[in-house]
Amino acid sequence: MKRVEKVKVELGRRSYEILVGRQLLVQIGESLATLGKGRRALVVTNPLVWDLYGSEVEKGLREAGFSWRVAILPDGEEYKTLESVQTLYDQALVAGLDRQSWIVAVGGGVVGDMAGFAAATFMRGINFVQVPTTLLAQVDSSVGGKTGVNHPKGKNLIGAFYQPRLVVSDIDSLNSLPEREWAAGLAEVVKYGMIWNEFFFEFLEQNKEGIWQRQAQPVQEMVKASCSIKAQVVSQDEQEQGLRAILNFGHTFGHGLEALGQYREWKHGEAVAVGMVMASRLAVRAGWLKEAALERLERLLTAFNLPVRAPGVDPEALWQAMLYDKKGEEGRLTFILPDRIGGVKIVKELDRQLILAAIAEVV
Ligand SMILES: NC(=O)c1ccc[n+]([C@@H]2O[C@H](COP(=O)([O-])OP(=O)(O)OC[C@H]3O[C@@H](n4cnc5c(N)ncnc54)[C@H](O)[C@@H]3O)[C@@H](O)[C@H]2O)c1
Ligand SMILES: O=C(O)C(=O)C[C@@H](O)[C@H](O)[C@H](O)COP(=O)(O)O
Ligand SMILES: [Zn+2]
Repeated sequence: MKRVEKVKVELGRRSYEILVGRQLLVQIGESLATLGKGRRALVVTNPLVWDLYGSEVEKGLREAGFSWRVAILPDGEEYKTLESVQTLYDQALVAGLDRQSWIVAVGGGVVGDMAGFAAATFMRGINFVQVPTTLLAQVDSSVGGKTGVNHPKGKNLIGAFYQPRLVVSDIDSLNSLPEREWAAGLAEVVKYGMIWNEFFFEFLEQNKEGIWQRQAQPVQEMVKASCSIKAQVVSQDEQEQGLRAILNFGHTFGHGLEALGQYREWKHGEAVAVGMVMASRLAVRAGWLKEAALERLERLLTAFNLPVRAPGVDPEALWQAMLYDKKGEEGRLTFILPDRIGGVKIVKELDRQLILAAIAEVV
């Protein structure tokens, strides 16, 4: 196993590398310094992550001659708001950031999405680096440049596409994640197998025990492969004009569940797991997907301790919450539906009753 692996996101002048490996946090300053920008930074994080990894990150910044300020955001999806981002602008000013400076996101997807949005908008855009510390953030949210915050009506309704200049994924940091967060990250990993590559899905099936036990070898391979799939999609369609929508498989339903639960009840990955089952159930009903493929998806999600049902959810209420999905056009929802393991299609015209029936089967 190599100590560091690299995945490139090819986006012309905005291309960047994702480093995946061990003992990378303490080298963060050195990695940034090679990019040749300023040496001033605002580090954005939360109390839990900073307690665990703050000293390593600070050592790395100090050794590379950086000066920095630390902005600590409250922990939780319910704080992924414009109010939280406002506090980052205040701190960026106190830190004396200029257009050569950095915003460094150290944490999970919540921290990364907000820090990225602050980086996109402060002084109309300053340098941004993602240092993801959850599995979900390493395999998904740190890559591809979607940044933003929630609105009470819907997920990520306010945001911008803004690419980081570097992503540093230290897989050692994943060892401190609670099991529920580990599982939540695995939902997005299973998503890549479903939308893109049956061999990757099989790899997950064959290595499910080692992955669940967080063995370094399969974990590093899984993180690298996930980033590589996401990089291929994003390189072809940075701003979701077409292909990139496939990364949203399970999210129309999942985001609806999250909003219904007021961003407290469901972890994003858990909602996506149930959302993928709902989308696949819909695909079975529409005649595109074999029941056996849906069963295989449910088995893998269950092996990773993810939910495959949403008991107590009212289908009509979920439908209403789904109407704020950003893929919708003129009041009509767009769905990403699998036609096999390893492939999906983008569907715009679907009967409301069919969708409600699929939801009803899964709740
Ligand atoms: N931008 C994108 O492309 C994209 C993609 C997927 C998800 N997202 C967003 O990401 C968010 C979910 O991210 P998440 O699952 O990382 O949740 P999160 O950021 O809330 O982190 C989950 C929990 O893990 C804790 N934590 C973080 N690192 C830890 C570590 N190493 N050890 C122990 N605990 C740690 C956090 O403090 C938090 O309590 C959602 O808001 C979702 O919408 C964005
Ligand atoms: O990067 C993407 O594109 C994705 O859709 C990845 C998703 O896993 C992620 O949850 C994303 O934030 C959802 O995007 P949204 O546009 O539906 O808010
Ligand atoms: Zn997601």
